[in-house]
Amino acid sequence: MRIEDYALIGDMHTAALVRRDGSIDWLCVPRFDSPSCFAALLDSPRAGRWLLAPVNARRGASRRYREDTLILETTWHCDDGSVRVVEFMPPRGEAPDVVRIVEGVRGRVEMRMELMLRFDYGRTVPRLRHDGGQLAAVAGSDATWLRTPVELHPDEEAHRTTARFTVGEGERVPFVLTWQQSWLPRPDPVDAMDALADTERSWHEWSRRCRYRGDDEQAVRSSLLTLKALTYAPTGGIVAAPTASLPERLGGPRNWDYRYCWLRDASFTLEALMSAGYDAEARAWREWLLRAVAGHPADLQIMYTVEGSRRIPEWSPGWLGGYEDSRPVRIGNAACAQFQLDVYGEILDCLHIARQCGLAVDDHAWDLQNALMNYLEGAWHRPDNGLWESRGPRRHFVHSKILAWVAADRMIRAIDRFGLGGPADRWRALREEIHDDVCAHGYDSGRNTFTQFYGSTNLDAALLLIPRLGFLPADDPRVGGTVEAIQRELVHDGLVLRYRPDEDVDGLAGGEGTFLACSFWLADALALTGRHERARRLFDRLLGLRNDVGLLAEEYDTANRRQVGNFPQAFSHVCVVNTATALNASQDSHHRTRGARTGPP
Ligand SMILES: OC[C@H]1O[C@H](O[C@H]2O[C@H](CO)[C@@H](O)[C@H](O)[C@H]2O)[C@H](O)[C@@H](O)[C@@H]1O
Repeated sequence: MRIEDYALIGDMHTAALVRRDGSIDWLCVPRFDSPSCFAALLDSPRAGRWLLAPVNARRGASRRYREDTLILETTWHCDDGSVRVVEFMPPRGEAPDVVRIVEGVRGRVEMRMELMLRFDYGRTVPRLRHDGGQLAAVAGSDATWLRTPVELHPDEEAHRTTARFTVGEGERVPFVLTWQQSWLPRPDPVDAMDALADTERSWHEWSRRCRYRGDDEQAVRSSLLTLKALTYAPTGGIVAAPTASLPERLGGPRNWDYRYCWLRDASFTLEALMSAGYDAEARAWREWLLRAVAGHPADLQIMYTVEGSRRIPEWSPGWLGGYEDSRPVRIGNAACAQFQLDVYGEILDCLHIARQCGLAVDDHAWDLQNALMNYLEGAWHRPDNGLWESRGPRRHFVHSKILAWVAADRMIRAIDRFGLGGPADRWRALREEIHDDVCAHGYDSGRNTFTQFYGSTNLDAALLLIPRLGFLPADDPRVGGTVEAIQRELVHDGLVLRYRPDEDVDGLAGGEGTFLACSFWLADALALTGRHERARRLFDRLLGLRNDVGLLAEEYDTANRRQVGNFPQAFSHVCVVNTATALNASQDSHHRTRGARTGPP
């Protein structure tokens, strides 16, 4: 199955991926980064999955989310009638539940269910038993309970449970799967229809707060919902994606675990949410940040777990074959120990935007920002791993230095605009020093373009952000030259590679797909440099890559016309929101300019 054949359901603690044919192939419980109970996504059904589908599903299913919710409806039209499966994860009470309701739409349809629970990324096979009308699957600390009126057939030898049943027009057959620690008593029954009503209500309440108005409203609302689903409700941490090890090239080794909170990705996500009026999320994330960063800024990590803990060891469950044989499968992420200079700028930019959006100044948060800036003053000239998390030698990445400039710039603005206390003149001098350094060492005057790192001729699509970040104005010839050079050298089949993969630079073998966020950034740069129609065309193409329920992975393989990389990816959905917003603004100025040109003198 292709990555785009999956839809997402989640309860803001964790999330599941549901395949178009009715199989839940990925679910980690109780938290995004917990071990899985279904991992067929990274192997085959033997790694755990839950199938619920018509026996004779000859024709393809159609899917949609109920408006402004993450409640998935899959409808099959079969020879014997039509049936719909409504599935979701209700807001978390005591324990995570997956609810699936089979609804007869027309005729009488024969259905089948197959439940294969495998804990610990497919490694551990649970013991099955019937207990009080429920099916219990227990192994070590994990237990799941399945409650349904349908007669279940546990198969002790194959360690799976199956069922066959029929559903007629107007009938509803519920299934509720609940995870809980194995030593706790049997969970209280969940009423599927009540849970459906609660879930719908809570998503609607959230969606009603959306203040985005403009073109592409549906796409923006759907991306905002996806971003919200990647938020860990108890702490305000945000994962980069709910999956691990979906490959950046089919069959390749660039497979990473994204179920953690990157300061960079979370800052971007917050900015997108805030632009649509979601201030409470910004407040929660600021609190998360204060707790996670804790002591000395030198100890800042570039990513944490959603709870804010620091240890994320990278390892490989060798028994998993990988998505379409893409190996190694990686769990955990060694990038957590990297030095990435850009994150300071991203945090300070995000907190500055939050203040502009009305988030009240908090003394602890301002103290933290001063501490980060003081640290950066002595660290910005050091080589780093860069935003692409190079596993090769550290370099003076130009994007990283630009973000150090952003950090100083936002501190100055905070002092000037909000009257906050701080050494504005010192930051002004530092801002100038960094600017001069970047323009002297990161710009290739012969080719009129900024480069990937000092002393190199490589390009980097992150440089498309220069005008948006305010490092140089959009009409500066060096910005125009960089956008043109990137279009010439990094655009592949109309989409953008983040850089030309080179083992000497990023330390990794194999190539990868075009990077969707960078392709959106090109659309932003085109809009900012006055090429509104080209930007619009690119944006429309990118929106066209979303799957049938509006989801985007991290990258796109243009040769195979497939989404690749972790899914759904926050970066990509952040960009749907940002580029739609940018195009609305550029359309207004485009019309004003055309009006001025064609109007009466
Ligand atoms: O390209 C190698 C690196 O790829 C991953 O990092 C990417 O994902 C991060 C989360 O979305 C994002 O913050 C980063 O900018 C991307 O390059 C992976 O997590 C790294 O371990 C790996 O070195």
